Amino acid sequence: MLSTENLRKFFGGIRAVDGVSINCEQGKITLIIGPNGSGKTTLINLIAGYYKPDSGKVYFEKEDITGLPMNKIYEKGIVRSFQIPSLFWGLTVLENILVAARGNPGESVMKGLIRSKWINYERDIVEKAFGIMKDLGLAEFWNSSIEKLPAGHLKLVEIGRALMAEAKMVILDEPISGVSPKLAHEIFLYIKNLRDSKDLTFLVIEHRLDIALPFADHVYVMHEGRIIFEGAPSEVVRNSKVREVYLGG
Ligand SMILES: Nc1ncnc2c1ncn2[C@@H]1O[C@H](COP(=O)(O)OP(=O)(O)OP(=O)(O)O)[C@@H](O)[C@H]1O
Repeated sequence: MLSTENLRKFFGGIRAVDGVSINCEQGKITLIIGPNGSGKTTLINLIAGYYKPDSGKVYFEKEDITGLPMNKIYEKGIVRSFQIPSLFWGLTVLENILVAARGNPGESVMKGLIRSKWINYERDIVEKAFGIMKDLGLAEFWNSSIEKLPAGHLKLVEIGRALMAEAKMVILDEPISGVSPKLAHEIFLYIKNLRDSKDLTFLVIEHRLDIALPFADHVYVMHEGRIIFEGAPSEVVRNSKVREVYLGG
């Protein structure tokens, strides 16, 4: 569904991403791991249009999307989360999810004046938002202000926003950082359920291998801007190169 070909991004002398080619299959969870500073965030910033690559290509559903601006890539159906959740503070969980809905006819100046043009749409998206919150275990928090939620639930709201935006592919930057092991496990269970029930495609960056690995379909390991291993989750910890750079031998 998504692939990169020989992507490169240097910051001065730092080779943040240095010739990276990956492949994310439709309906699968692709996991990228690697030590701090290995280039994982830069790679997803290149995919999501936050940075333009120095060279190389990004393809989504066979279309060349290299260097497109973030909003265009979002319109194609690639939705990303950030290490620090980027939500609307002061709004409730429901409102945060509703804001991500696409195509509200009420946003048009003319149609906005005519209630019948948008009222059904508004009813539908509220219903859809409640369905999403139920799927993500957020229903009981629907009216809570975002700042009152624990860190793990904020990550779930971000996933909820991606679902509301009809994402085809969701890119998650450390979805369980700062989250208790129990909730971290639950978050990955929700991700797995969404993969299975909605055929959603995930690209996930994560540090905590113990929790993330059992849920991955395919794993890439990055080190100093390059992919040093690609394979099944069961092979990762047995690989000597990975043990050396990532697990300390
Ligand atoms: N905007 C930038 N300007 C200069 N250097 C940068 C910039 N962004 C990243 N880097 C450098 O590029 C390298 C890769 O950083 P990146 O954040 O992509 O790694 P990472 O694997 O995501 O690390 P972490 O797990 O700590 O988030 C690092 O050496 C980092 O300092």
